[in-house]
Amino acid sequence: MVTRFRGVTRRRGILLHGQGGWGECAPFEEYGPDEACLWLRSAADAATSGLNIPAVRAEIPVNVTIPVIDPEAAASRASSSRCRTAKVKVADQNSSLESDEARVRSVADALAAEHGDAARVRIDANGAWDRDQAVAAITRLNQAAGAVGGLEYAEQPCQSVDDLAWVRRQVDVPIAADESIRRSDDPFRVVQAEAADLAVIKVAPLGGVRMALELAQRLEIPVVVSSALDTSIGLSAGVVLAASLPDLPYACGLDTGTLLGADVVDEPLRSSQGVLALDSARAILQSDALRESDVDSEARKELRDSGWIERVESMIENLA
Ligand SMILES: O=C(O)CCC(=O)C1=CC=C[C@@H](O)[C@@H]1C(=O)O
Ligand SMILES: [Mg+2]
Repeated sequence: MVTRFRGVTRRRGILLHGQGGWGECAPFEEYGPDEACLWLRSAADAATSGLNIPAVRAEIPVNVTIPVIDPEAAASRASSSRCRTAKVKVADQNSSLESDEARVRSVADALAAEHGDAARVRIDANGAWDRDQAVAAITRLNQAAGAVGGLEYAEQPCQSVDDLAWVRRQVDVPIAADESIRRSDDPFRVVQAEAADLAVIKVAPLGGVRMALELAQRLEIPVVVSSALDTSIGLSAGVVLAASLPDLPYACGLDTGTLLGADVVDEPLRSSQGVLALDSARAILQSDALRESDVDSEARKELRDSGWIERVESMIENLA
């Protein structure tokens, strides 16, 4: 990673190649086999069946993702992205509410100056707040985003579905559920409890494009497709999903390629004028360029030494 993100400084994973093309499996290091096996299922589905899923749009509007960085750097990242929407990470171990406010204000001011009424700012707290902290923080950050008319939404302010529902009743800002969808035994509880206005869906943690598409159709609330800090291969699967959804009212969180220090393809998936192109994603998934021999031996040795082979074996056992 170029910048520490949600505590993550390094991404590791495996790529599968089959008659369907490329698939990516890179579960976060702390995920156990029961959760990680969904990422393997996702990669295997892409590599075997392929992701030739009918699309209803060719371009996906995306948000720029702003890690916990200083306000000036955040504004410059937002402006140079050309995206009209920014997602600002907040409530990180290393940030205070004051520094979150400064970052949100700086990004909102920069995007409003650049895109006027079309500019949007959303925040993501990764469940770090309790109920009262969430209400207080969302209220202050909503004010800090005054230049764009307040926050577009607040993603996963608290951990539990009950707390999300409670906070949602206290604030005017829409609430998005992320971890309550992708790390839950029952993603429908969010809807039943009226805990969120929209759902963030991610391909790999949900078992692949087809499973995520089915979930999106059954959730009955709007969805945003977001990345799991993937390489261009995982991001491309996200683009295929976003392109296939009947309704896509929000910009997607798929422009995270710039957060990685390196990628696995020569021409990584990057947005242009705030959109990602489905054609580019399909080309990456079908690319011949990437072969085992291109992976340097150092990386392969590290994968072996880090226990990843055993990790994949346990994912396979969980799949069976
Ligand atoms: O949504 C985005 O703009 C980018 C992706 C992103 O923020 C995340 C990707 C993967 C894990 C995360 O902690 C984080 C998220 O919580 O949404
Ligand atoms: Mg999130």
